[in-house]
Amino acid sequence: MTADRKAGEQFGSVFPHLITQDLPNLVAIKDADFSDVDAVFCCLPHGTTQEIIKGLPQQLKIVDLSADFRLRNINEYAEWYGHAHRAPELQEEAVYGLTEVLRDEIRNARLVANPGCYPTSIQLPLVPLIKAKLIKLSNIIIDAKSGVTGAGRGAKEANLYTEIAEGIHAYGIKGHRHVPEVEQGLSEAAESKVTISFTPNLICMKRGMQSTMFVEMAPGVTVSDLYQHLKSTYEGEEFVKLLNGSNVPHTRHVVGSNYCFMNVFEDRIPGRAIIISVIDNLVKGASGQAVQNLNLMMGLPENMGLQYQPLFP
Ligand SMILES: NC(=O)C1=CN([C@@H]2O[C@H](COP(=O)(O)OP(=O)(O)OC[C@H]3O[C@@H](n4cnc5c(N)ncnc54)[C@H](OP(=O)(O)O)[C@@H]3O)[C@@H](O)[C@H]2O)C=CC1
Ligand SMILES: CC(=O)N[C@@H](CCC(=O)OP(=O)(O)O)C(=O)O
Repeated sequence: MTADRKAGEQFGSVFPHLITQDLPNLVAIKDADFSDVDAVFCCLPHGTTQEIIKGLPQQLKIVDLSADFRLRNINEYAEWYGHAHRAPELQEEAVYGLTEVLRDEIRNARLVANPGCYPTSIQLPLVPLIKAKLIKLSNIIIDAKSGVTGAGRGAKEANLYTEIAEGIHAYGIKGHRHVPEVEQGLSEAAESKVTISFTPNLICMKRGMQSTMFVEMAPGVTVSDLYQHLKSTYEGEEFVKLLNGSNVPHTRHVVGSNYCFMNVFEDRIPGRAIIISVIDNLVKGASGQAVQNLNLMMGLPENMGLQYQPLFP
């Protein structure tokens, strides 16, 4: 475990819930001993992995949780992240880590770009439907809501309890940096350019994320066709579940787990459907999917370390 400002501190003082574990003190990256390390998770602010990665041993397998290697087009990266990409050659090597969609590529990768939380919750339902040409590529509208942990642990006035308690507000309305990430995945599935309308919302809960997707079905396609296709796509998957009948996905039913629950509903407007997916933004939307990816890269059982059930209530 490395740190920056907290380097040198005891593990249990930084993460008091793990005080019973006999873990070494946090160290600065420059002082870390990589001699006996096979793989690392980089959980650094955007732009930082690009800097430190060149100083890491070449043979290390890396799952990067930041956005540094998610966008294949480095010009698009520069546009959304405000600086030129600092490791374009590694960007070419990186594999996008949406596990259920790109499993074979991830298995053989050295560097995996773990997806963002919103893009995970959106692409898991939409990529199979687009690949099967069951929905139209225009008029995809997504309304998403995230718990506050999505903003990280850094103190920001806008995220103080008194600013957000018992409320919800939209942000990133003019454009959120997850838009190009989602459009990249959907466009690859469609083999043509897909654009989306996307509005994220900050909701006063610690963990959890819901994406509600309003789509137009291809001519002759029914909601039952969408349901059956998602059902068969995710039939054997341990972590992606299509709920039965009219059961509505709740964030409360996935929090603390690596599950994505989803379902498909009729819209009142003929020809349209509403798809809802939920994840824990910190697990399937971040660290759980990262562990799933590293398991694949290391040839371990994909569910290793992830077989725990959601915390309820
Ligand atoms: N929160 C979420 O829902 C999701 C987050 N992510 C991504 O995961 C990453 C981490 O997120 P999160 O844990 O929430 O962020 P935090 O801001 O809470 O943590 C950032 C960590 O990086 C360390 N750090 C900061 N600057 C440096 C540096 N220059 N060199 C070395 N270490 C540094 C910090 O150490 P110290 O505290 O000691 O300074 C801290 O441990 C981000 O890239 C984020 O985009 C991905 C998906 C979901
Ligand atoms: C609530 C909140 O602020 N959420 C973050 C997304 C967090 C996340 O998981 O995405 P990254 O991995 O790309 O950081 C945001 O909107 O920027």
